[in-house]
Amino acid sequence: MRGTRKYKHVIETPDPGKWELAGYEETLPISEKSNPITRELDKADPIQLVQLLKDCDAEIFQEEDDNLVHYQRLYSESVLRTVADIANRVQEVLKNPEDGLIVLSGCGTSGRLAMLLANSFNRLLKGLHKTPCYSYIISGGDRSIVSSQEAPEDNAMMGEEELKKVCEGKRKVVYIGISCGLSAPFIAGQLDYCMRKLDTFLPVLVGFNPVNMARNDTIEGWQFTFRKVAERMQNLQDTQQAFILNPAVGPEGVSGSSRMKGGSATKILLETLFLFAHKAESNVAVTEGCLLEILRTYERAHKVTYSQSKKIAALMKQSATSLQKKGHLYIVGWGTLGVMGIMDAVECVPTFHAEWDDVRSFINGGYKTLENKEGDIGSTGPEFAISHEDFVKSVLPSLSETDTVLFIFTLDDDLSEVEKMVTQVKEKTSNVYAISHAIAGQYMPNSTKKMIPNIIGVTWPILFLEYEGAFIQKFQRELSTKWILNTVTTGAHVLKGKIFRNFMVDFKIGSSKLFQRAVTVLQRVTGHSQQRCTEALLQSIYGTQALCDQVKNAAISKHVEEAALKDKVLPTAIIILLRNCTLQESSARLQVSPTIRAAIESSLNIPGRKRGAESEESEGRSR
Ligand SMILES: C[C@](O)(c1cnc(-c2ccc(S(=O)(=O)c3ccc(N)nc3)s2)c(Cl)c1)C(F)(F)F
Repeated sequence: MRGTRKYKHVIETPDPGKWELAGYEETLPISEKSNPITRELDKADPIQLVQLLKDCDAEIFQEEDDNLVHYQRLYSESVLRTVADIANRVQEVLKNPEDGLIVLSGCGTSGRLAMLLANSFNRLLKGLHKTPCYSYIISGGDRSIVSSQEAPEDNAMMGEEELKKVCEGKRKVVYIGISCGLSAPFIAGQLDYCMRKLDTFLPVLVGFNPVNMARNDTIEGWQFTFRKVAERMQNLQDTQQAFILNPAVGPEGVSGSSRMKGGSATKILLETLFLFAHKAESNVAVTEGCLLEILRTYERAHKVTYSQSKKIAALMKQSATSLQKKGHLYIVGWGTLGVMGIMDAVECVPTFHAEWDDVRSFINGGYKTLENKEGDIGSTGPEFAISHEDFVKSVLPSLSETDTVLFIFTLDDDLSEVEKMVTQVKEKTSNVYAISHAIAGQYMPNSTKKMIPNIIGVTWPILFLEYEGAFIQKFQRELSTKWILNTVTTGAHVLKGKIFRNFMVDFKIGSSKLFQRAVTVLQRVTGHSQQRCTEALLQSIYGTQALCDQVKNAAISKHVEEAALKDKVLPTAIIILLRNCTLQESSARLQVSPTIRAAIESSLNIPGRKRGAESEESEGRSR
């Protein structure tokens, strides 16, 4: 039953699934629940995959439903009011940029988005001949932008040290810590530091769980849990000494994969907030209506993007074919659309345990276009080579028909450059695709159109919103590209058998959160106890059947360190539990199975197997 909707919406979001019901997976935080929409994601074909992930993305814009649990949503009064309150404080810094700073901070995708947002709004300021006053922090430093570094997110003290460095000499700092699950110790350490220096800092926490679902397990070497820090923030919110922006956007299409809805909602929320602050700064009368107008442009972006669903599905299918044949998906992008490409490619490593070059992305101008603080770090290693020149030099020579190349550009980019690269690529592979963005009235030249066989052409209505309007166009294109890439690479890995139901079943256990996720996935898939699941996981991590007390009692950080050296840790533990077999037998079975999912499916139906809640439902299921 749809609740009363306060605003007219651009897109029809699906009727609320069950996740809003109080009892649905009630012990799990929203960010970690399994979304009912994608319960059978692993059985969907490309067209169905696009539809399911589109419906999950649409939940970002869904309003509170009075008939379901009361979670505040993006359009809730409380959220809009908090956005406006924070925007007013940002405005104060914009008025005194000399000793002020707006710093965005995050781990993984949240850190990459922190960089993208800081650069976007510094560019907006420079366009107005004003002093740039945005900066960013990403856990693990700039290398994390182009190469996934999961472990630094667990270090609260490192978070504090990085924040001190960036804010040295600043008197007024708006600190925005982004942690989609309200879980990253790196962010908790920074929030705690801000709350000890409220004369200088205004701490803002951005995430997508209620505070009572913030992570509550102890942080190694630190005194508080994330939830304790979030509760302190909540107490300070009453006197506007801190703010928490945490609308529920619904569980991810792939459980826990916050790079998707969490990343998109972060971009939507913070771009809206900063645009609002800049309008107010330029003394434009800004009201709640203005906030709604900006949010509606993002809803329109969802509708415009997914109007290309058929072509998105075709690109997903082709990408899956390349990956299944041990080929590659190469993304060659221009401008900040190239940044979206780099973000998505990097995320495939921790999310799907992909090789660093399974999905690889390149950007015109390399690190100059990325605008990262540490400049050109291309010499750090092969995965840090991101320019078009790197693509031509190190990829093009060995490009083959097993590979797929996706070009991403706008009709304002240098199309002669695009045509030149397409020509070189077509000598090696016919699997050439493009995502192109145009404004109504702009048309792709025939010369370009004729040479690219598969084009996802996204056309945007002209926005009459004076100077900021150009930025909203850019933001819409970036989000649209993110949605398409997230859908394509997620779908490709589903089709590659990396997902069971809507759980990732083969990810790198690179942080304490991922260790917890692995244990919980084991419980849900096999129905065994937490203790038995932890034991099997440790057997798989340490490669030994018998676990000594030293291993059993070691800190999670030790398990994470050891797991980083191993392959297929989680799948091996799943088979050990489903078949009650040895480590060796489990590894052997995985070796001969065409996919991880197939190995799980065939192990679910063995006679006399212990049944658990989830696995009973999935018994006898086949794709
Ligand atoms: C969806 C699923 O039930 C599931 C996955 N991961 C998890 C978790 C992953 C990580 C954690 S956690 O690091 O302890 C955490 C993370 C965030 C948060 N707010 N609270 C706790 S729980 C859970 Cl609780 C359920 C499944 F099926 F994947 F196991």
